Amino acid sequence: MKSLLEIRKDLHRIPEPGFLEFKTQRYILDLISTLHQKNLEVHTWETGIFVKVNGKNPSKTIAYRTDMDGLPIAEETGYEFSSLHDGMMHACGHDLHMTIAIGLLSHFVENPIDDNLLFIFQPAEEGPGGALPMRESELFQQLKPDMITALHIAPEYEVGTIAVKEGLLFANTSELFIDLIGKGGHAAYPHLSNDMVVAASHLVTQVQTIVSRNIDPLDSAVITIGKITGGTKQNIIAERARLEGTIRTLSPEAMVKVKKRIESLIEGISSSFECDAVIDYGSNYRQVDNEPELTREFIQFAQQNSKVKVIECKEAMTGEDYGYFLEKVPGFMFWLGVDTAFGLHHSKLKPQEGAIQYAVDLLIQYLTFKGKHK
Ligand SMILES: CC(=O)N[C@@H](CCC[C@H](N)C(=O)O)C(=O)O
Repeated sequence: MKSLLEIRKDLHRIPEPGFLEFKTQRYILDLISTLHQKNLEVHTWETGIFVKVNGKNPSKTIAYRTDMDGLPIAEETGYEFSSLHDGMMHACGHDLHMTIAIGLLSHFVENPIDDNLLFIFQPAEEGPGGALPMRESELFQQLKPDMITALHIAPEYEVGTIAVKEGLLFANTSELFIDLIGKGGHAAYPHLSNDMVVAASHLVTQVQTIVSRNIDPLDSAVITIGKITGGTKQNIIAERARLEGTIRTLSPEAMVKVKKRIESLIEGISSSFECDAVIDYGSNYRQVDNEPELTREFIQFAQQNSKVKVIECKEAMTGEDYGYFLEKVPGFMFWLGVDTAFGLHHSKLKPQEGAIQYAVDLLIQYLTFKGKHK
């Protein structure tokens, strides 16, 4: 098999949108076909893959999950192995997550442990969300793991550092799409039109008051409008405008409240600007809730390793549909330090590649420990 660094480069070149990870799936299946097949069961699910490594004397199944999709970002890293797909980039580390899974898989195929291992290559983490339908699939019910682990790269920590906490790690999320529909017309006759650029501008500003005025300051929420589109030409009054964003909350209750407030602000805009409004919440992710006992055991395990710096971190407003796996299967997620100046979802994100082998080594030790019968 190629080296893990080469595999990461190959995967980095072919970022694909959620549920369109055809090349990525093919690439991983081809790699898997070069491994010893004796202990392996391979199943495809949509553009994802389940790979089971049968244990020597199994009493349980331990899963490791990786996401697979890229983001619609035009890459600016300057890598010689930059994305070959225009306007798409692995800017959230899924190329590293997959490479780490492949490193673990190739190790455990040669060195099976007592228990079964299940590698879950999950599509569409960035949206619309592959974890929930994958978890609900018949295949998952058959292969159902007894515990699950996953990691996410963290630009802010050095290589050699992991960050984790018991309980809530990542927020509840909901996508947000709002269409405003008014009446277009000539730029010189505003009184004969309902201008949706002006209505959208008011709405963006009003939405900013929800976090500061409606959410308990000791709870937390984020509302980000990441994209606005509207109108057709500089001298035509815009008939339509569209806002696209995301809502993040630490508690499910705050999510309900934010949505209620957005809906009443939209009603106000609709009545004051005499326009129609359509709201769509797209995909919603459940919070990532780390199971306390397993997380504490993992922290203690990692702390015994002199090569690992363990930070007990705070929760983050990032979202992860991995939360849906954790809803049904006990387990945890942790941050893996990759020490890079640009953050997640940035066109210049350049994770330190040394983190790959570091994570593989740590997880080999941990999974061997968890899957060994005492
Ligand atoms: C780790 C990470 O960055 N995850 C994404 C998940 C996206 C959820 C959904 N598409 C949304 O935008 O609400 C994140 O943006 O946190």
